[in-house]
Amino acid sequence: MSSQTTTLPARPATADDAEPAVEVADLVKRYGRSSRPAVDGLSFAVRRGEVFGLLGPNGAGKTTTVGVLTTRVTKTSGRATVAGIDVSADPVAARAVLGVVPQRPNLDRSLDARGNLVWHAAYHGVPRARRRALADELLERMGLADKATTNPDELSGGQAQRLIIARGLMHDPRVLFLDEPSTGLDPQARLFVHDRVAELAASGVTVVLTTHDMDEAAKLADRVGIVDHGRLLALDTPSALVAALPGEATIDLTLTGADVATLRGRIDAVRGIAGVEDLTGERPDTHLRVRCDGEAGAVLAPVLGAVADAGATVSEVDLGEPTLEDVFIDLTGRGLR
Ligand SMILES: Nc1ncnc2c1ncn2[C@@H]1O[C@H](COP(=O)(O)OP(=O)(O)OP(=O)(O)O)[C@@H](O)[C@H]1O
Repeated sequence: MSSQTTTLPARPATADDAEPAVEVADLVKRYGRSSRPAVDGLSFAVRRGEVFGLLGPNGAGKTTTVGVLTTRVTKTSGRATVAGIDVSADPVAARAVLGVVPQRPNLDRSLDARGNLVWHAAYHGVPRARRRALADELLERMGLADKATTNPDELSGGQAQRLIIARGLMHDPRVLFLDEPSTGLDPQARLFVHDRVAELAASGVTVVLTTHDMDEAAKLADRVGIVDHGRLLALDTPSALVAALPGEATIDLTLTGADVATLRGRIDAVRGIAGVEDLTGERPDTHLRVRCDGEAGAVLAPVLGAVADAGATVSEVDLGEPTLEDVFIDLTGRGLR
């Protein structure tokens, strides 16, 4: 894979810089007769040039929110704007200023890589004389210069994803929506996509990405909105979200042989413990995450003592620092996955 990077020119400041690039207010989406809305009163605003991450587990309503913003899904109520344009009132104008990188690859297999880009540009009214040069420029930028005449079926997952990003940029959008941009990509392809996202933001394109990957959100996003059951639970910079958590370090314990409620009670009673979460999920072993007020090493011995007193056998101990996953656990009592 090619790893060249090109610096994009920054957009000149304009009068509408103070206006949010994306705004969602009391957005509700209810599919059919479903009793529970997929999006349940969501409100947030994204600044121009920002990388904004919507982080939440499967089914949280992220794709639906992006679907409304990109005019693919009809809202039930509320308001959604992109670059100041109401997406429901004027979907054609909205589509002219936004780009979409959908969760599922939807390249046209009857066209080669360049053909996909040129067709998209034609659809968006880019003058014929510009289309091919623009396509070649974006293929180059996405490390696909040698794939111009390749059929999408013959591209790797990472290459196809980069082609979809290139396609989303062909009409020079002001806001790019990326739905789970690196799901299914290998680490190298993922890194390449991450670099391109950072580069786009530096050039003034606003990026809204959805992910259930907390590392991706923490790395790429200037601010993160945490969503669950169609509702926004928290919104801030990744570091501020983590800093607001009680506890400075974590101890992950995998164990067997004792009642979880008893274990949690015993560990919670240890001096210097900020909280204990049960992350057992579907595994046979019990998995507890212990949050410590200070360094984990300082409380490790009494915590292991409390576990032994409860009659449990520990098979694994991991010391770490709180992450966005802990923010999610703190808010919902569940893990992200
Ligand atoms: N076309 C649809 N018809 C009916 N229900 C839908 C449709 N699309 C999504 N849903 C439901 O709406 C809820 C939110 O789904 P959505 O895809 O927006 O979540 P998500 O956070 O993007 O999840 P994922 O990370 O799995 O994509 C889920 O309960 C889902 O089953």
